[in-house]
Amino acid sequence: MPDTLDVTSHSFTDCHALARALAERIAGRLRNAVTERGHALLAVSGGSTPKHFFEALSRQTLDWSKVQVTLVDERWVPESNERSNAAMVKAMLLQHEASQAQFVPLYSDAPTPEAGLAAVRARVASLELPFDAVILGMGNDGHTASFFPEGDRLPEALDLNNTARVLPMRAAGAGEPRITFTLSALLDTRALYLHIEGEAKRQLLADARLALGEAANFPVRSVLTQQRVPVAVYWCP
Ligand SMILES: O=C1O[C@H](COP(=O)(O)O)[C@@H](O)[C@H](O)[C@H]1O
Repeated sequence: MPDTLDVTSHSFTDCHALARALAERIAGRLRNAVTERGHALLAVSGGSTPKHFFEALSRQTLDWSKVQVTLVDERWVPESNERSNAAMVKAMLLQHEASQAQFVPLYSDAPTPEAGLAAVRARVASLELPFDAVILGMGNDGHTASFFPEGDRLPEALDLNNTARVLPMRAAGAGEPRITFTLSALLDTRALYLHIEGEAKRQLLADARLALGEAANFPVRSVLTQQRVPVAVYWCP
């Protein structure tokens, strides 16, 4: 086990160059997984950042019928809601070549994530971990997946000894109740990426790495300081 952080940085001049490079990297991993194991498992983030990347990935040629795609976290809203991460994944990623991929959602139509937890747990229990790739994003408040500052179940979600794959999460800054893969589940991956865009997030991540000021307590630090899997940071202005 390494005793230093294993974080590599990949910087691009613009979001389209980043999207192309990350899409090629992920597609390569998915192709290898299909060749070597007959199937592939990918976990992606929601929010606004991944849209160009999803569009680029959706056009990559590979046997998408052997690929399962899930989300690292979800807002507890139906797909008809514009805040639904699933709706964004379906609109931007599960198109073109990738339309044959199997999507595994984290939302059920129960009224709350707590009420829907058993159903979602049963669904994600069928996923054959490790993931082939996990792509995290990061909010301006230093959250990643739905690991929000002041999240009601944040300690449980970040506990590397927690064997639960998913947990509900509620936080003042979250907008709506959430469901999220736990950190230990997300680190059960062959490759881990953190995709961020913009100068503010670059600075925030740098501060989080150095444990400076408020950023010292940001949840994304738990990804940067863990020693289970190297992190590749993809950034553009
Ligand atoms: O709410 C969420 O936000 C983060 C970051 O989103 P962005 O819009 O700033 O890119 C995202 O990674 C997460 O999956 C999502 O649920």
